[in-house]
Amino acid sequence: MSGREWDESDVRIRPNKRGTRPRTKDRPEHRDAVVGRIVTVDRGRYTTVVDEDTADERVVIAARARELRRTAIVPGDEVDLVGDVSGTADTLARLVRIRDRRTVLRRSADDTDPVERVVVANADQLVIVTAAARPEPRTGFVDRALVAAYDAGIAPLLCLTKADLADPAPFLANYAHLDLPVVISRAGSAAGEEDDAALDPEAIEALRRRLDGRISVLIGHSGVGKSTLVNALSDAGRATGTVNDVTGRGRHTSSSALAIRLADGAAGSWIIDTPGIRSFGLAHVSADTLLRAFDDLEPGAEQCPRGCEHRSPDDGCELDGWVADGGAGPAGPARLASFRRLLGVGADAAAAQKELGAAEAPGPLPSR
Ligand SMILES: Nc1nc2c(ncn2[C@@H]2O[C@H](COP(=O)(O)OP(=O)(O)OP(=O)(O)O)[C@@H](O)[C@H]2O)c(=O)[nH]1
Ligand SMILES: [Zn+2]
Repeated sequence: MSGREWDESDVRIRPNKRGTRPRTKDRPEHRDAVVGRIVTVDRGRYTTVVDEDTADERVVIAARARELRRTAIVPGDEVDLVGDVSGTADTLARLVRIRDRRTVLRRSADDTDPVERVVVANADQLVIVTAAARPEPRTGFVDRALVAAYDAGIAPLLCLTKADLADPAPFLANYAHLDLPVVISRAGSAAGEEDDAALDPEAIEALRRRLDGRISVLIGHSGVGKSTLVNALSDAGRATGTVNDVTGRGRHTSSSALAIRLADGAAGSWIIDTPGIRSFGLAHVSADTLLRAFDDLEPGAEQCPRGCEHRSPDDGCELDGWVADGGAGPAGPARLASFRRLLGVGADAAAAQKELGAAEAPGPLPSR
């Protein structure tokens, strides 16, 4: 008997040393993939919007393909869907790929979870919501949120609520030297009682204009008036209502983030509400990354020693001298003070991360 001949199937089963060849049977299918935007995630079911902002826009529920089982898929993500993408009741599409993300926002490690995790993808703007009173505003929270935004390349916006209860000016003075847009919101004429605060329409319109055409993440402590804002800004008839129908859950019963349509917004206007996030993952933020958000100060660091952490002239940091010589203009000293305050926030985060004993936690603010 002669030895058998090689054929194509033999070639195919030879082990691929690098193991990178995609499974051929998946490929033709993936060519037909449609793009969905993740709206929310609940127990392994991904609620997406397909054909966004077209007449065919629909909600499609998907389960992820096996090969994605270790990957975080979060609200704001754009994903490829195959299989039944009709969106009809009781159908399930298959999520086969996550598209490249423009930005990611991470929440911090905490007692229940020692790992920083991505919570929102592709956001353009981080809306930091804080109240002028009840609860009292805190710079610590706002500072940490600012560092997270600067690090992620997401534009921050400070939204101060409940201005009918207290003058927001003293708190805002803390941020006077940051290039930080501010929107002030208050209860309208029916103010006084905290229940069912009807917000001042002008304030809402000012905020709405800021959100128009962008993907914005709202973040804030409990009770600052975040839901009141979202209700005033959202169009409950669109994605929100449908999501509640398909997941059978109300917005506040889930701790995962949820993308909601901005009412009367341009295409691509989303508000991402984040009931679960109390703090941000900042352990990886370096002094140089943060400095990039202060482009008026950045040239002053050119003469700094290599690896400078920009903390103090005692360590050779050149920023102080440069600012004193007017390098960053009249606001330079105040800007440097603001930068140093935020730098402290980052360092604290790195230390906290270490205390939690996370594997390979970086030291305090390594430079790059
Ligand atoms: N006086 C006044 N009260 C407000 C204003 N905005 C919201 N409130 C009230 O503040 C309380 C808390 O508002 P929510 O919108 O539930 O706050 P939240 O940030 O969503 O809080 P959680 O749902 O716990 O996350 C409610 O009783 C609102 O009616 C405001 O501008 N002025
Ligand atoms: Zn320096």
